[in-house]
Amino acid sequence: MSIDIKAVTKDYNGFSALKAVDIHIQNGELLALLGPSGCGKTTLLRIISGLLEPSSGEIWFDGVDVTKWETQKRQTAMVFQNYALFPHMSVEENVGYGLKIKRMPKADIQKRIDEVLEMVELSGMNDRSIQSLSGGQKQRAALARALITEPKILLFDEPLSNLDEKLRVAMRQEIRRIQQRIGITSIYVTHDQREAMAIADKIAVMNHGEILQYDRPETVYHTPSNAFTADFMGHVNILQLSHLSPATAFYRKLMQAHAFSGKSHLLLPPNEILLTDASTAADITNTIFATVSSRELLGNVVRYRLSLGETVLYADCLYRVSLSLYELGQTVAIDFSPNGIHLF
Ligand SMILES: Nc1ncnc2c1ncn2[C@@H]1O[C@H](COP(=O)(O)OP(=O)(O)OP(=O)(O)O)[C@@H](O)[C@H]1O
Repeated sequence: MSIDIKAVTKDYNGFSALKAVDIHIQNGELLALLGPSGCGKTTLLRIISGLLEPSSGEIWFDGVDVTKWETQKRQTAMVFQNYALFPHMSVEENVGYGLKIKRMPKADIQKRIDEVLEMVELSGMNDRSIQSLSGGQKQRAALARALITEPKILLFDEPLSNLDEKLRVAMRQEIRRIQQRIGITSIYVTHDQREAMAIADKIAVMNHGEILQYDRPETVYHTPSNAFTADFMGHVNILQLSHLSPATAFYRKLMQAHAFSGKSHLLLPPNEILLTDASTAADITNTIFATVSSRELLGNVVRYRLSLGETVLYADCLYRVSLSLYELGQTVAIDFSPNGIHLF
């Protein structure tokens, strides 16, 4: 089912939580709604599910205006961070609850329970109490309970925030696998940019109730359209063009490669920067010199903090046992390919 969010706003007593949000999600796509705490992610999810009315704007499913439809009719299902499971019930009772209240025949319910438990790899856990499950198993049970009613749309509200890092990575792959297998249109709220990139067909970056960029994960990551997105996607080396000093070799090199007009920032990822020993530089006038002001070992990469006068840049070098590291205070020469720069 496709979703169209058309100029949706939400005001809470004069506070504007959503400001004219427009998004189109194709049938079967998973959209990650990515943004910091308080940016309006949950508000938007609740409006899509029908739990909350927008102040203005419309929600369309498959070309039909559902803005006035009540929650049940919309056939969405939510998966929450805190699982929202009934603690005193067994796995089976929790998962089958949605069908029981629809008064479906017992035998049919049992069949569906077993099907969805298999789908989330909880087969045979029917009679276990919810309290006895691990965090990951609870989230699987919550997902099974959402899937059993055969919703047309799945809405995930930070589903993995309560799990430790390793389990989060495993569970997000699991959610993606199940989502693709069923081909269900999904919206996945998260404030973790790695989770969004790993799981989504499209990412919508939100801040202060506005969608700042909406595109494929690789596009949002490699070519952010604004400084907030660049920063939120985890980038360093986001430089404001007006803060660069024109009388430097660095600036000349940037100018040769790119037209600055209409742009305010540049992004030069640390892995695009090549460092060499300054003493080997042949063309002194055009060499970009920098001083190592700190360094950090990040697993197989060494991240150097470099000072180029007022400008600070980070450069990543692959760590090899056979290579010696640059020392603090050492002068190095930096180079980069013009293609490695993104201006916005
Ligand atoms: N019922 C309400 N009355 C007034 N303000 C509200 C209400 N619900 C939400 N807000 C405000 O609207 C803004 C968006 O809230 P929302 O819960 O959608 O954010 P979020 O992005 O989901 O945040 P988080 O990641 O912390 O859950 C916040 O500033 C919040 O304080």
